[in-house]
Amino acid sequence: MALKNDLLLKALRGETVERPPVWMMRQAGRYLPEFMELKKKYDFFTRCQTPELASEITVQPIRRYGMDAAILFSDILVIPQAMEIEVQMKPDFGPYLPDPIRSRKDLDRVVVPDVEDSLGYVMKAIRMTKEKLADEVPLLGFAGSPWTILCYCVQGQGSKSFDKAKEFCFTQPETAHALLQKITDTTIAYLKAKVRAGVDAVQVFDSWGGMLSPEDYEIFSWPYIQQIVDALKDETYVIVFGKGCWFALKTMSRSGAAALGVDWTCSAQNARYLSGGKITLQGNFDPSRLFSPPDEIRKMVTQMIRDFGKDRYIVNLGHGILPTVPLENAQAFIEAVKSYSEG
Ligand SMILES: Cc1c2[nH]c(c1CCC(=O)O)Cc1[nH]c(c(CCC(=O)O)c1C)Cc1[nH]c(c(CCC(=O)O)c1C)Cc1[nH]c(c(C)c1CCC(=O)O)C2
Repeated sequence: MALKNDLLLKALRGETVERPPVWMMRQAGRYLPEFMELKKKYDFFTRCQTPELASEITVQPIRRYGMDAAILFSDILVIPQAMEIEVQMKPDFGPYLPDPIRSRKDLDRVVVPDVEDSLGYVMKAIRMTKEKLADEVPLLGFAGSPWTILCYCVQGQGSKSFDKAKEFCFTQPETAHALLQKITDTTIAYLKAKVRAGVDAVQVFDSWGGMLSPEDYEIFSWPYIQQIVDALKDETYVIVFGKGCWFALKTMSRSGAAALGVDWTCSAQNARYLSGGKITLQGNFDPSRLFSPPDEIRKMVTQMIRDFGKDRYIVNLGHGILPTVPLENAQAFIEAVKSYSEG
């Protein structure tokens, strides 16, 4: 079935549009009161694993704000969980993995699962969400990059430096690469299953790619993302978002990805320059700027569209929306894009 609003797909194909499409990273969950109600009743993984709940949370922001794309409510950490690494989500703390991977012996217990089996609940949530969306807007699927998933598997929790993850890579590179390959194989199978279940495009979140030097990025992160792009690009559109990875934009632009995400530390002009000027870019509003007054947000968004250009561009934040953003400010961000016109 053709989508009623296919602005996002047009931008991913590089077609000319009246105005750019808009969605917000981490738009599902986090800041909406209707989400908070569900959060009170059900713990995190129950929300992820119950297709009725996951699909409901996915469509909540679309109903409220009418973004041009929905992103499935889930988490990047369902992958290590499916690989039989225990993942807990502790309230007011975040992810906690009690048995992190630190040695070859630890690696041996990590499985490459049958994704339809272990992550079948995600595929169910996708099918249910597609029904609820009734072809209004496209649905995005996602996965973490292998490096970003390794960060959690080795560190065992969130971190400002992911020092233990880096130490593991630099002292036991063979084991690190073997882990990265297991994660990559699982992620490819997972994203292919998501495409079969009905997602219209996928985003790879390399949230911690910017923790690596440009040289180490080429060793521990990029080759595995490239494998994912190679495996998926003929089946769907792939968006690669690397937080803090402006230095890799040139490599990324030659990868076969349909679009590249950028954060606010890279200007539109520099991002266009580094990525060669032809590929669709996505970003890059500083999520903290959603605390500015709505009028200022509207002006900044209009300027951001002028800076990137309305074509080959997807309006987004430069990272996930913050949980305490006022609702009317998020609204101003979306409305500024929807009312954008040239001239
Ligand atoms: C690094 C990362 C994670 N998860 C994700 C990333 C990559 C994007 C990014 O860099 O922000 C991706 C993610 N996580 C979640 C989504 C769902 C869709 C969406 O929100 O748009 C997405 C796309 C739900 C979630 N994932 C999590 C929550 C909050 C916990 C809860 O609701 O109980 C939600 C709604 C928990 C989570 N999950 C993760 C962390 C660090 C945390 C705790 C801090 C936080 O709140 O973000 C890992």
